[in-house]
Amino acid sequence: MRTKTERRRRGGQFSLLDRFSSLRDALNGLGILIVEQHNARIHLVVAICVLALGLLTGLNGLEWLLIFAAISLVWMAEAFNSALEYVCDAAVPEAHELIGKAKDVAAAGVLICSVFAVLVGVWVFVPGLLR
Ligand SMILES: Nc1ncnc2c1ncn2[C@@H]1O[C@H](COP(=O)(O)OP(=O)(O)OP(=O)(O)O)[C@@H](O)[C@H]1O
Repeated sequence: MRTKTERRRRGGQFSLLDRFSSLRDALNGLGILIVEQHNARIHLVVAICVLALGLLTGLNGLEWLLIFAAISLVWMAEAFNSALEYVCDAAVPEAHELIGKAKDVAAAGVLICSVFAVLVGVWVFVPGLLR
């Protein structure tokens, strides 16, 4: 059976079934992230706690927007970081200086987003500190 990418390359037509299959693939990726990546599990617990705190304290629209933006950014960075790790390990299983650099730079992306998320958390939940 051909993959969606192969069908598209051969000029295959738009298919609603393929689009649903893409959604299933993305949800499968989310599952892999949570099951296999320990950092993602920490992000999940923190996100649940932050959302619960937001519900308890009654945030306004802007505060919710910032919280969701921060959570989404961290998850996006973690997803790309993990995807890059899988590709690196598949392409170059042995130790290589550039693979080490690639993984460290991708991890830096997660760190940058996490620092932003912490700042948002402080701005939203500790009003006296940053505003
Ligand atoms: N193939 C490799 N060649 C050279 N260095 C590597 C290689 N794989 C990993 N490293 C180095 O080891 C570090 C840890 O990588 P590893 O893949 O073991 O953990 P990780 O999955 O990045 O950790 P985390 O779960 O914290 O994201 C990397 O940041 C990189 O510096």
